[in-house]
Amino acid sequence: MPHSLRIGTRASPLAVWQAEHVRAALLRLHPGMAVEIITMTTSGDVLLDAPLHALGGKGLFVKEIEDALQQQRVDVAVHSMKDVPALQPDGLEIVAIMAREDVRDAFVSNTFPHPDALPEGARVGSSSLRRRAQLLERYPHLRVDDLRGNVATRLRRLDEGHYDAIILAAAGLKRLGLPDRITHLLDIDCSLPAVGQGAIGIEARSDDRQTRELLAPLADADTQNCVLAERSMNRVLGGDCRLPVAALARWQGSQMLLRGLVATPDGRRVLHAEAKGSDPVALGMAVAAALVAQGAAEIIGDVRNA
Ligand SMILES: NCc1[nH]cc(CCC(=O)O)c1CC(=O)O
Repeated sequence: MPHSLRIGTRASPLAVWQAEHVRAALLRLHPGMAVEIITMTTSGDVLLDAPLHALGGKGLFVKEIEDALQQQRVDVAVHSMKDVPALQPDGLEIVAIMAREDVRDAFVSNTFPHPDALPEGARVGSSSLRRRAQLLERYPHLRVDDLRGNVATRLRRLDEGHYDAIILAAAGLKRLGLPDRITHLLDIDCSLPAVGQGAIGIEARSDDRQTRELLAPLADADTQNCVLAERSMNRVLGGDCRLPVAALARWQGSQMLLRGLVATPDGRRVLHAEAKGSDPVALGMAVAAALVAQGAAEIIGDVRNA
C-alpha cells in the first residue's frame, strides 16, 4: 500500500466535494493513508463567457487534470462522468465509477412551482442543448438563455432575477447540501439526463497497477454497467456534453433498460430509442443504431456545423 496518494480535481465546490467523497471512501478501506487533494483550474472554468456548446474541443473540464495525471503530478483524477469525453486518452483509464446520486434534472425557481406554470416568454437559464431541446419540445413558448458557471454562481444569477427558472442536475444540489433549492424534480420522461449524470468517475494511469487496485473496491458494479451502456451509445453517436444527446440506463431485474434521445436544439425534432440487454457495450450500440436509423447522425452533424 502506498503511504500517500494525490487526487487531482477541479477547484469548484462540487468537484472538491466529490474528491473528498473519494478520499473518505479510501480512508474507510485504508485508515491512516495520506490522501492529498490537489485542485486545478480547467479551461472550462476559465472560459465562462462563451456558451459551452460553442467552445471547441471536448473534455473542457477534464483535460488539465488528465495532463497532470499523465505527467504524474497526481495519481488519481476524480471527475463527474458527465464531463468525461466518450474517448479515453492513451494510457489513462476510468478504473471505478461510484454509486450514482439522483440522476434527474432539477427545476429551480423562486416564483414558479413547476415548469407547467411558466408563462409565455418566461426566461429559463441553461447552457445545455440537451436541456434546452427537451424544455422547448414541451414548452415552446419559453425563452431559454445561456447560463454558465458553477452551481452557486447559477443560483445567484437566478436569485438576482436574471431568470424565472433554471435547470440544474439534482446530484450537484444534493451533494452541495442544497436539496432545498430543488423546486421540482423533472421526471426522466420530461428531461432525460446527460450520459453519466450523477456518477463520479475515478481515473488512473493504466500502468499504475497499485493505484488501480486500491481504487477498484470503490466501484459500484450496477452503476458502472449503466454508465458504460450510456457511454457506448454516445461513442457511436460521437456525442459529448455539448450536443443535444441524452441517455439513461437502469437495471430492471437481470437486464438494463437503456433509453436514448437525440434532438434538434429547438426541440422540434426529438428522436427516442430504447432497448434492453445485459451487455452494456452491445446495448449502447443497439440504441445508437436505432437513433441513427431515425436520422440522429444528420441532427448531430447540423449542430456541429452550426
Ligand atoms: N456540466 C457541469 C456539471 N457536471 C456535473 C454536474 C452535476 C453533477 C453530476 O451530474 O454528477 C454539473 C452541473 C449541472 O449540470 O448542473
